Amino acid sequence: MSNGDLHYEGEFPIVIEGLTNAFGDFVVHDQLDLKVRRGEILGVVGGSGTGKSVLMRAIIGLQIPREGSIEVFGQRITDAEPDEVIGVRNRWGVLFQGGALFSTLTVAENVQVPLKQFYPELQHELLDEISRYKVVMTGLPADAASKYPSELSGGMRKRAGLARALALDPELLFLDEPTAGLDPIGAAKFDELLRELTDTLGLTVFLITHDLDTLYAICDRVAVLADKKVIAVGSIPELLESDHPWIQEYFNGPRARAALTAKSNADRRAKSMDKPAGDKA
Ligand SMILES: Nc1ncnc2c1ncn2[C@@H]1O[C@H](COP(=O)(O)OP(=O)(O)OP(=O)(O)O)[C@@H](O)[C@H]1O
Repeated sequence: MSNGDLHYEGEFPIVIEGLTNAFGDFVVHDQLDLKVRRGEILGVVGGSGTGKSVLMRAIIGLQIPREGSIEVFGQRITDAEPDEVIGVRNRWGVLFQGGALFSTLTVAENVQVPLKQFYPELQHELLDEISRYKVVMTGLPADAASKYPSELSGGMRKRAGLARALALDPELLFLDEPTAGLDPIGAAKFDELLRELTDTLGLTVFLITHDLDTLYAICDRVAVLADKKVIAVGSIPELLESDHPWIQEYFNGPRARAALTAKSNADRRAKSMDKPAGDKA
């Protein structure tokens, strides 16, 4: 399944220029630009309705833009015919808001959906083996593979959705609010898993989230959507230098300060655990 020899070597696996998305007269994005760096977790934030999901849908070809260009792995996907981009589409995985698992399929069968779609020649035994491997990789117990989504907790369903998103060994992962609805401990565990998988598998991640803890804990950079554009992109300290009112309110508000304190405490705990025994001063 690996795209080994195809692995993208460029600096920006996603390049968006002059993107305009609209529904009738309602313009969601107006001349939006964004570049996503290889190997980063890019958090995408913005007020409700600013077009985060529409942006993700445009990148994966589910929303036809009115204007502009989107390149993924150096290939222009806007205006391309579906069969021209098939070699790009099997290099990304998507976890939609809510998980969007097929309720009538087991977790393993859900994971096999993209495998069967892109590799119809795969034998049953191999499909079983790959799906079991993906399930365990996302921290689910092996017996979760034969369960139906309704038999899983919310956090387990998210992991199952992630297992399906990873089915094709993607280089690029799109996640739409993956920790929404999880309790803070479950959300923190999911964040940890995502950071670990990103680093070990060399993924690039486009992560839509409202979760400030996630932004502080695992995102390398954050892109802010407002005024129909990406108004800023950078690390959180870089964003704090912006005087845009939404950015100031979002990253300087009480919830952001609490998230920052939580992150500092977690870093301090991790550091003290790294110290050799007897060196806890
Ligand atoms: N298929 C559609 N037809 C018409 N309008 C749409 C459609 N899809 C999205 N929109 C509108 O586009 C705007 C952006 O929607 P989108 O779902 O991208 O927002 P969002 O930033 O992801 O919001 P949230 O944080 O609440 O999930 C919204 O006003 C939404 O109503």
